[in-house]
Amino acid sequence: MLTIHEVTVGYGDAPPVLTDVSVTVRPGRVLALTGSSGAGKTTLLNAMAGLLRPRDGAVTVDGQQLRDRDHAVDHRIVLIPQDNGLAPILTAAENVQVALVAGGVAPPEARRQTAATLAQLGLSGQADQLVEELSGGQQQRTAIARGVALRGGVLLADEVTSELDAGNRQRVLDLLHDEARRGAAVVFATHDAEVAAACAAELHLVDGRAQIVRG
Ligand SMILES: Nc1ncnc2c1ncn2[C@@H]1O[C@H](COP(=O)(O)OP(=O)(O)OP(=O)(O)O)[C@@H](O)[C@H]1O
Repeated sequence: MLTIHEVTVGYGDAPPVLTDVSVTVRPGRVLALTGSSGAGKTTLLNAMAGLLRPRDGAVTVDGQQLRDRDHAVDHRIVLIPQDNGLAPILTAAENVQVALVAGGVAPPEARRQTAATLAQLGLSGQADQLVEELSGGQQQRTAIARGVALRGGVLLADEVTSELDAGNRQRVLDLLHDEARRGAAVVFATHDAEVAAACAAELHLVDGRAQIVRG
């Protein structure tokens, strides 16, 4: 379980992006994180992922205060970043496999899981293509495949449907809900009100504050 308690976050000496945010991210649930461009969705996800240390308040995972990204990885907090974070000169399959093997999965099992997850995202035909040769939407789905294959306890997805057509968007939303049913706590940043409405809970960011809309 990931708990955000009275967190204030910002960059350098600038005024904080978000002040006094409190929310609990529960296993088995998808929390939509909404707000206009620049409202602070990525900033809050980065704090949840251990990439950004709060100025005040605490991010707690399984009862321990989150120290940094390595600590978050140890606690199985997976981030699918907005810019996808893939290695462009590896293939789609290699990107997923390398992450699995780094996480301790044996190579034959990593190959099997990679093929299965790429298939779930409609990417079997692109498995052996270099990421830099994939379309924006295919790259986005590869990043989602990598995040989902890692089977985190917490899955943080940053605007991961922005480049997808309606069919693929629905496929990804179904997968995120499957992850929650598996027991993961899922946080999904989105601009899309329709997508947010399909989530059990919603945290809306506006004017540097967070409001719980549902859940
Ligand atoms: N690395 C950074 N250094 C300084 N300021 C930053 C940095 N990253 C983001 N910001 C600022 O923090 C604020 C929130 O940005 P953030 O990316 O969290 O918003 P967002 O809600 O994710 O936006 P979008 O929907 O456009 O991705 C913005 O004013 C932005 O300029």
